[in-house]
Amino acid sequence: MDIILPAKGPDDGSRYIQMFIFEVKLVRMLILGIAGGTGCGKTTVVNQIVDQLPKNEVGVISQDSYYKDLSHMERKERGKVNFDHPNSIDFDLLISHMMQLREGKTIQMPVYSFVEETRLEETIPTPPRKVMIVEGILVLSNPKLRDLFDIKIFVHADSDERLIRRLQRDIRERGHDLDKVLTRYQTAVKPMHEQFIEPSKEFADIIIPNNHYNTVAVDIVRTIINNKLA
Ligand SMILES: Nc1ncnc2c1ncn2[C@@H]1O[C@H](COP(=O)(O)OP(=O)(O)O)[C@@H](O)[C@H]1O
Ligand SMILES: Nc1ccn([C@@H]2O[C@H](COP(=O)(O)O)[C@@H](O)[C@H]2O)c(=O)n1
Repeated sequence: MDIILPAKGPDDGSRYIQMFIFEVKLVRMLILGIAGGTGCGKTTVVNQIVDQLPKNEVGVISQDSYYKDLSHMERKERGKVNFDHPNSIDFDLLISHMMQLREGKTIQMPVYSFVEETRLEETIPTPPRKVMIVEGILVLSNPKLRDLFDIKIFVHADSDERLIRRLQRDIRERGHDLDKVLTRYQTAVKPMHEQFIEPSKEFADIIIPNNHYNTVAVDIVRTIINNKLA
């Protein structure tokens, strides 16, 4: 259908703007957003949820994959970036990818290297699934992204517990040393957590306490997903 609106231009009162409205068909999809501070156990909870579900029915998108590409910067300069501030994430791309998935399209998900601290050249073709899980520290802090979620979950673990887990993980898996993890924690991770992540908890429908492994909460979320898949 065409809609023709008269334009209010200073130079030409008789001009017309033509707007074409296309119908976009959205696939039926359940989208879960899972947030929480670094080291609270988001990735672990998601893996536990997904583990016992049919592989081709559930897809996972990590906010970490959408760190902005910093390949134009020197390696040393990248290390100074505040990776806990929302500006470090390419939310426009993440939101656009979620919309494309809802339209039934396959996206090219970026690949991020924590060791190189930038995006790699390769991408991963990621098809839409009946259930999509989006996880990351800031996924409930962005209003546009948050609006796409049918269920919003916040995983909570105390800050001392999260720091211990993060230290162990970053040294083991992300190529960081003790000094780097602690400096980053004091200068970026803790202040950004207080400013952006903890306040986003108020948008959650479900809060999962995760100081200890919480199999009951994982079972509940899995049941919700299974109902959708039935
Ligand atoms: N409930 C838990 N109790 C103890 N260790 C945990 C728990 N959940 C996760 N971990 C460990 O803590 C580290 C960080 O967990 P991860 O799932 O990567 O957190 P996040 O994705 O929130 O940063 C990992 O080494 C993981 O094995
Ligand atoms: N190059 C980078 C990029 C990010 N980080 C840290 O990752 C944290 C988020 O990931 P989680 O899996 O822990 O949720 C975030 O707190 C960043 O500081 C990094 O260390 N290096």
